[in-house]
Amino acid sequence: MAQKTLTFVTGNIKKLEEIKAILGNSFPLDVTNYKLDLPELQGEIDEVSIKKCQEAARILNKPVVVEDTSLCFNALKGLPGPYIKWFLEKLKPEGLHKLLTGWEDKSAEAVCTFAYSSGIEGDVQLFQGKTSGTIVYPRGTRDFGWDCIFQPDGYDKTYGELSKEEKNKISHRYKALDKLKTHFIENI
Ligand SMILES: O=c1nc[nH]c2c1ncn2[C@H]1C[C@H](O)[C@@H](COP(=O)(O)OP(=O)(O)OP(=O)(O)O)O1
Ligand SMILES: [Mg+2]
Repeated sequence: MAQKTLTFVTGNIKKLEEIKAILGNSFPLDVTNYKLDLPELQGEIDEVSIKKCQEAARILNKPVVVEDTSLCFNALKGLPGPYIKWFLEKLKPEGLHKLLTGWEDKSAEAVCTFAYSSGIEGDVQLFQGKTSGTIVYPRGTRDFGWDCIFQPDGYDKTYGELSKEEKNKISHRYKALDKLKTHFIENI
């Protein structure tokens, strides 16, 4: 049976702001949030998201959505990937840019994965969005993660230089949310 309220579990206020801005009034369910910094097990992107969602569903004991964001450097075979949070915390945007000094290939992919659990144990569905870009020396606002070093393909501005409206039209998060939205519109 469809649920009337969907609970997004995240410890990141900037993510939540974007999720709310992107969904706007066009989402068929009420969206609430629960602030919790969930433990994240190591693994490939899908695996990390599935485990994170199962943990959230277990703790809250109801239908939940979590989101996990990866930044994958192609020259580094997809690393830092789901570990970007810790790399960013230690190296800062400058250090992340510097990581690619030895490589000509500066291309990267921003990957956003929403994971939904109906609350039934083990049941998780994934909705993923990817945006390709280039890692550049930091430019623009630093108010959200690695926005200042990610320049999406086809643009001469980083996510940090684009307006929120512009970022939210092309971002990894927008693309993933679009799939999640379609799923709930079709299955409500
Ligand atoms: O659009 C974005 N633009 C720039 N930076 C971003 C974006 N989205 C996430 N980020 C940062 C936050 C964190 O440093 C890492 C993802 O880690 P991630 O585990 O998904 O986020 P989190 O721990 O802050 O929140 P949560 O409680 O939902 O797990 O990349
Ligand atoms: Mg996290």
